[in-house]
Amino acid sequence: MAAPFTRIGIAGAGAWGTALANAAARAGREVVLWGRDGAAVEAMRETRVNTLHLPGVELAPAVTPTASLFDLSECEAVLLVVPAQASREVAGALGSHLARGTPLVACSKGIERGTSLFMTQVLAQACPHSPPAILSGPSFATDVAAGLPTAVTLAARDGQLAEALARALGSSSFRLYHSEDVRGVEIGGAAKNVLAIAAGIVGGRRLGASAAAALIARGFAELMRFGKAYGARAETLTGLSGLGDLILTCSTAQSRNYALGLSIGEVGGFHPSGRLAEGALTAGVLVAMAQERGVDMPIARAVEAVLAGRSDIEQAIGSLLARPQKAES
Ligand SMILES: NC(=O)C1=CN([C@@H]2O[C@H](COP(=O)(O)OP(=O)(O)OC[C@H]3O[C@@H](n4cnc5c(N)ncnc54)[C@H](OP(=O)(O)O)[C@@H]3O)[C@@H](O)[C@H]2O)C=CC1
Ligand SMILES: O=C(CO)COP(=O)(O)O
Repeated sequence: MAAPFTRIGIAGAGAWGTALANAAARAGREVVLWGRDGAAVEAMRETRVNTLHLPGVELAPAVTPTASLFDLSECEAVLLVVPAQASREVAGALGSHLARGTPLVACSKGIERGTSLFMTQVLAQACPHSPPAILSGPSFATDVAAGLPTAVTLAARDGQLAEALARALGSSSFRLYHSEDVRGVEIGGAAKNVLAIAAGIVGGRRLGASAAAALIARGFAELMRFGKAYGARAETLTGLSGLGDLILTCSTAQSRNYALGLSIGEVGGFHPSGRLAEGALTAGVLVAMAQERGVDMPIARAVEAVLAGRSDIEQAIGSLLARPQKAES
């Protein structure tokens, strides 16, 4: 059966939006790529490269950049690929342009500050006539854009919708698994970014490969506890969007969250670089939500305290090592 999604919209022309636009084109879709910056969009139309966010990658011929949200109105599904904290604003603006029932797929990784809502909850409020879905997993924009093999998960409450979207966007190099566990997929992506900052700090402080492995394993235990408390399925948390993305993001400075931790570890303090690091924005709300449900997340707490300037790195590491010895759980 032919996939029903002929024309895909991408709202957000950053690194990930541009990579996903090319991935959708590779899957045989017509793609409309919206960015808010008219001059940058014009340059993209002329040069066929997103010089600002994804340099060196040519846009596929099937991708049409635009600065007008109206141009997304003919799309049969729209991927929302702006930073998590901007998702409400852009989804709200999109609402009046999309046909009723057009699926809206969150591709950002974070939790909304102020409301403590996960991405699909934000979309459901801001754009109530669109069924929300979530796409997440271990996938760097540069890898996807280069056509390197990548696998992610796409979840929607309606399993048939998730399957149809996954089929429409997938290709031999960009493999999409489908799921109905929306909450599990969005929790993995949000929490791993915070833990990746901790992994970067371990790297920057040169604490060694053994400490790095311990950090990932104990960080994963925190992710599991949080996920279970908020209704995620265990098999999702151990899958691509949970453990898979945690391993990726905690392993390399290709990750902006890990790179932020690395610079904190090396320099000894938090100096914002201007690059998006979603974990720094989600740490506070993640820790508050954990506390609300009695979930112990000492690593996430330590990251939050360092970012907020309440703790220096030696104190944070010391407090983690000084925790009473206990049974592994
Ligand atoms: N990069 C990656 O490898 C991956 C990223 N992600 C997730 O995707 C999301 C986006 O990341 P990424 O694309 O890398 O980030 P970038 O920093 O590359 O791009 C962010 C984009 O969002 C736009 N933007 C920011 N604020 C607004 C707003 N208020 N309204 C409209 N547009 C806005 C920016 O526009 P402008 O240029 O005008 O500022 C820019 O085009 C994040 O949640 C990230 O975690 C997920 C998987 C992989
Ligand atoms: O989510 C990502 C890879 O799966 C990208 O990670 P960063 O945002 O840390 O670069």
